[in-house]
Formats: sequence, C-alpha cells, structure tokens
Amino acid sequence: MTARILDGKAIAAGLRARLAERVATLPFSPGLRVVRVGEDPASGVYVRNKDKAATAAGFDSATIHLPADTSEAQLLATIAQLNADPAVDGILVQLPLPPQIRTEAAIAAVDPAKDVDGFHPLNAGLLAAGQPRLVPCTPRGVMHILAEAGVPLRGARAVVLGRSQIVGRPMAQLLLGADCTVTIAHSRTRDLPAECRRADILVAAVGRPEMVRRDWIAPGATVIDVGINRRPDGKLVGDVAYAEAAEVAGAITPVPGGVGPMTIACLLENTLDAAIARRGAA
Ligand SMILES: Nc1nc(=O)c2c([nH]1)NC[C@@H]1CN(c3ccc(C(=O)N[C@@H](CCC(=O)O)C(=O)O)cc3)C=[N+]21
Repeated sequence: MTARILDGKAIAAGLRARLAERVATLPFSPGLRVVRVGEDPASGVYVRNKDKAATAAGFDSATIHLPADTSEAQLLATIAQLNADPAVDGILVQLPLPPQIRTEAAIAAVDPAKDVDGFHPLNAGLLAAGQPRLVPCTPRGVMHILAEAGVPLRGARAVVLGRSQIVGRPMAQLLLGADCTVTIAHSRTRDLPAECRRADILVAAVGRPEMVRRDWIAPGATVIDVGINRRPDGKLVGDVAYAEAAEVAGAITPVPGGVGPMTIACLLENTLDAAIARRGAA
C-alpha cells in the first residue's frame, strides 16, 4: 500500500480563503500582534510567513520585535499595552524566549480573551474541562486535516506521541472531545513502538527527527506528523521516517506542507474568533 498524502498546504489555503471572505464582511480589521524577543532563527521564518498570511487575509497584523536582552518586566509591560489596546484582538508571544524571561510569566500575562496561541492556563483549563475557548493552533489544525480527510474519529484509537503544553496535551483533549480513545505516549513510555502500533490515528509531536519507523505504524493508520526538524544538511524532516511510513500508513501528512501551514491558518482562525467574541460582531 502507499499512503494517501494529506495536503496541509492546500487545506490551509482553503481555510485562509474562507477566513478572508468572513473578514471582508466585518466593519473592522481583526488585529494581531506577534511579540518576538531576540533572534531565534526558526522564529524568523515563522513570523514572516504568519505576517504575510495575515495581511493577505485582511487582518491588521504587525510584529513587535524586542532586543534579546529585554527584561521580563519590559516584556510584561509590552504585553500589558497590547492587552489594553482595543484595536488588538490577538496576541502571540513567540517562543522560545531568552533565558532571563520566564515563559510561564509571559504566557500568563496575556489577556485570555486575546490569547490566540491558547497557551494561557485559563484556556488550557477550559479545554481540559471540555469547554474549549481559544485552542492551540497546531492541534486545531490537525483536527481540520482529519475532518477534511474524512478520517472517522468516534471510537477510533488515537495515540499522541508527545505531552507538551503546546501540542501533545491539547491534541489529546481535542481527540478525546471528538470521542477517540486517546493514549498519550512519551519518552518514558514502555515499548513505544508497540503503543504506537495500536493507533488508528497516530499524531507524532516529539521533536525527534524521523523517530517513528515503519514498524511503529499499523497498516492503514492515519499518520499526522507535527515535527519540523532541520537536519544538518539543511533538509526539513518530521518526527516520522516519511518514505517508509508512507508504505504502510493509509494516509500521512508530509513535512513540509503538512501541519505547519495549518498552524498559521489556525492562528488567523483564532484571531477572527477572538475578534468576534470581543467585539460582538458576527
Ligand atoms: N507562541 C508561539 N506559537 C507558535 O505557534 C510557534 C512559536 N511560538 N514558536 C515557533 C513555533 C514554530 N511554528 C511553526 C509554524 C508553522 C510552520 C510552517 O508553516 N512550516 C512550513 C515550512 C516552513 C519552512 O520552509 O521552514 C511547513 O511545514 O510546510 C513552521 C513552524 C509555530 N510556532
């Protein structure tokens, strides 16, 4: 068998087009502000792509770039200004942050109503309580891909590989909310390959290049690769050994062109949701 390729790039383009149509009907431009501290190189590409996508879809998007030696107090003051600015609907503090800033402090400083990353403990807690409000972009994007691909969720066995606050945990909550039987596996899981082989839907989000091999995948399973790792030779690879996995899986997302573009489209979707919730327009 050779797997169906789940084209996240195309699905993201469709989603962005629908969002742009909705934005065009609003009496305002939803405001998105990305706060970047320092020069993390991976963040550079991401911030540029996001800014381009947001502007093209009619959002009022801008990046606030602070120097690498910004103090935590200075960052919190910048966030407070954005919280207070009525034109700003969505705030994203780009991670990773430099070591002098506590990530939890920055995340907790964002007004939960403007937290378009869905990282604030209030939004994480609401999701865990089964009352999702603003949901992290990458897991939201994965749910769109599964829906577009027509993957049955009710009663399906889903294994999420990775337990981060950003992807693994919220991903598991969304799949549970869609009536999957969910396992969260991680670096300390005993016999990881056997655990993964039980999955109808396998979501790999560990950040280890090509860790998931052919024999970790049940024939016909849907494989979602969240990893974006740059190899020493410059090539972008996922957490899944793509070529061999595609020989057993029923469907698989590529890297690049899979989950990554969905993350950006869902950032716009969250920003539109936040804008409508805040301003009461429809
Ligand atoms: N507060 C915060 N929120 C984030 O969502 C966040 C963050 N910080 N820090 C960095 C990571 C990384 N991230 C990516 C999103 C899309 C692509 C993407 O579109 N990738 C393209 C390839 C781009 C390329 O060629 O490098 C693809 O997979 O096809 C990549 C990376 C969001 N992040």
